[in-house]
Amino acid sequence: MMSAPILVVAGVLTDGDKILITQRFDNEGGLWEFPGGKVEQGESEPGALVRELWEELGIKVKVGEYLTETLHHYPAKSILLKSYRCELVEGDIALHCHQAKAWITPSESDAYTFSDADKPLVELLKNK
Ligand SMILES: Nc1nc2c([nH]c(=O)n2[C@@H]2O[C@H](COP(=O)(O)OP(=O)(O)OP(=O)(O)O)[C@@H](O)[C@H]2O)c(=O)[nH]1
Repeated sequence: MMSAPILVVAGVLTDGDKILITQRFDNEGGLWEFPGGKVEQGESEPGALVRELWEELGIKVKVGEYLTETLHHYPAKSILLKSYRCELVEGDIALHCHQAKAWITPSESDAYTFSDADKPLVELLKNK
């Protein structure tokens, strides 16, 4: 039986026409994604994003527009990925959990290999 999907939030940190993408370490697949992570019990989705972007990047963010959700089945698990725009409020980005970051316009995203669950979000951002 398929277990319930894991709720994951992704933050699209936006600065003008650029968005921030982050790359997992090679031993975690080396794919590009958006900073974020699992929503913990009792946490709101924006609350989880504020916590995750603080833990992963050392920045304080304001969570803005809800973007989309994608239910994706990986071989070992299913995730429900929900995305929100975020705006930097305070701090300088430091990479605590990723090997690289890039500020790109969505039109440049074809040069990066994203996690499968992120592909619909990336397409949506190209058309926004
Ligand atoms: N953060 C994030 N995770 C994503 C994205 N797309 C995607 O498939 N995932 C998957 O969703 C899951 C989120 O896990 P995570 O490791 O980021 O979350 P977390 O920080 O709460 O994890 P932890 O259990 O290691 O503390 C991972 O399996 C990750 O590969 C994305 O854009 N951002």
